[in-house]
Amino acid sequence: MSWTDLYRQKLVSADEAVKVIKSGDWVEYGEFAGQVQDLDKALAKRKDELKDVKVRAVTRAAAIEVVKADPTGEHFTYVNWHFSGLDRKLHDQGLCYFSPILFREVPRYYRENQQVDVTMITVTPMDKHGYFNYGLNNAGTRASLDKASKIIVEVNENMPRVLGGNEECIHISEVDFVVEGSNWAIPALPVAKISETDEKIAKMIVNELEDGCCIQLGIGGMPNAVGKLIAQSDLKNLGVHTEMFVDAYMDMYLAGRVTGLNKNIDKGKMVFTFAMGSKNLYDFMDNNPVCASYPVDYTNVPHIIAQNDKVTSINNCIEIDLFGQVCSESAGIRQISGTGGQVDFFEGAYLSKGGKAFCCFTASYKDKQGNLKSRINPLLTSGAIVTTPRTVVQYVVTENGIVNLKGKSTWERAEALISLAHPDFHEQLAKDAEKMGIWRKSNKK
Ligand SMILES: CC(=O)SCCNC(=O)CCNC(=O)[C@H](O)C(C)(C)COP(=O)(O)OP(=O)(O)OC[C@H]1O[C@@H](n2cnc3c(N)ncnc32)[C@H](O)[C@@H]1OP(=O)(O)O
Ligand SMILES: CCCC(=O)O
Repeated sequence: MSWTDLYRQKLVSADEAVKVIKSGDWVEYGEFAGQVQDLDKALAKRKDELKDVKVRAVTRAAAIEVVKADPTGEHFTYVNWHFSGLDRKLHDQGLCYFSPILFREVPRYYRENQQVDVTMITVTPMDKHGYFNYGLNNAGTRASLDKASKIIVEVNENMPRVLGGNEECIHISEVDFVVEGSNWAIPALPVAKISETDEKIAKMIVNELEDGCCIQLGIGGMPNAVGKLIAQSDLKNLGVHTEMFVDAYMDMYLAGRVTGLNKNIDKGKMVFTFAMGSKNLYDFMDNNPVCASYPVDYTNVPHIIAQNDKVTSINNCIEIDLFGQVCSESAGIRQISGTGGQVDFFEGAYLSKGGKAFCCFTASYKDKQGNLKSRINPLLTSGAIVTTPRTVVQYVVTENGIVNLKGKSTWERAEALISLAHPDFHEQLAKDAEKMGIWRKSNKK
């Protein structure tokens, strides 16, 4: 039988495909901007027939119909590895649960710990060899497919065909059902606003970069600002080995900053595990051999990251305490995002020859009532999650400077971190450090 005949045999409507889901099942929705949408709508319609179906996703970029259909949570429970703005709002309303992860470990969680009954992913149309490409997402996809009892693919003609790397496609012979979807537009990431302070911080970081270094930019506005400035710099022969591929890498490449020629692994390739950005980015990635998609247990493993020299990791955080503990994922007990790959890349960059890991953020922010708040605090806000332990943190950057915490005592850390704080908070922070017993006696005079 030809691959096309097999395809026709497995082709069903979304309503037909989701009939395979039973009460009590765990259902995977795929990842990031490529999560299924037509299958989600079809599953939502089955609400009254089903009980206790768990749906798992990561950083959902489009509305989720099963949650809308069942605000009671009696029929569907929505679980997520890393919150988008949409997920965060659902969580605030008690409609979404969080699963803490070290991103590099996700494939192993699937293989060893997770129940997976049905995996549903969005794919490109099948090629002449019988393969569907996963497009923008790779991360834990293969592991969740391997563990699933049933596999449904939702074909979307708008999904770019993104080359591997490794583990970037699935063959028709492995699939149970094919659904030709409505070809919804792939969600694009809103363009993050770059403030003057972001730009000041970005300039300081760009001054620390060297020709030939290998870049990783974290999620959020600040790392994106750094990327935009790198594109406008005169840095040469940069490499890219990252977790998330965003517009800034395309800008750097098109500006001639990136050649990847100094990389020791994946020479000449921009390596990542998922992508989210503009429609332009998705067009750039389509069939582009300079882009290489890999699973996250390759991109995010510190000893693999460290095989490239001068790895420079640039990530953002929410707050830091005077011990140097970093919270990047919660505001007190309110879950904002997740650990994601922050620890993976901070460790990987530090292990790399000449590598540097930067944790960058504005020294202060205005809360929703307009009050000025410090992001450098004696202790983390009660309930805040430690994303990166103090032992792992290397460079800390605000608009007031850069410090390196590696090897520093508690009083040296307190002094260094206070020097980065907004001037309005210096005096109080020093008093607090003294009360906490991490202020040098000679500074008390
Ligand atoms: C992706 C890679 O390549 S690997 C590693 C990167 N991954 C990580 O670093 C994971 C953790 N980091 C993150 O999730 C992000 O970088 C963040 C959350 C720190 C910043 O992301 P941004 O998108 O720039 O955050 P943004 O400023 O839009 O704020 C997001 C939310 O946090 C809230 N927030 C931000 N800072 C604070 C703060 N200090 N106190 C309270 N709330 C805060 C904002 O109000 C907003 O909430 P809202 O949507 O209800 O208004
Ligand atoms: C889980 C992916 C997002 C991140 O690492 O921040």
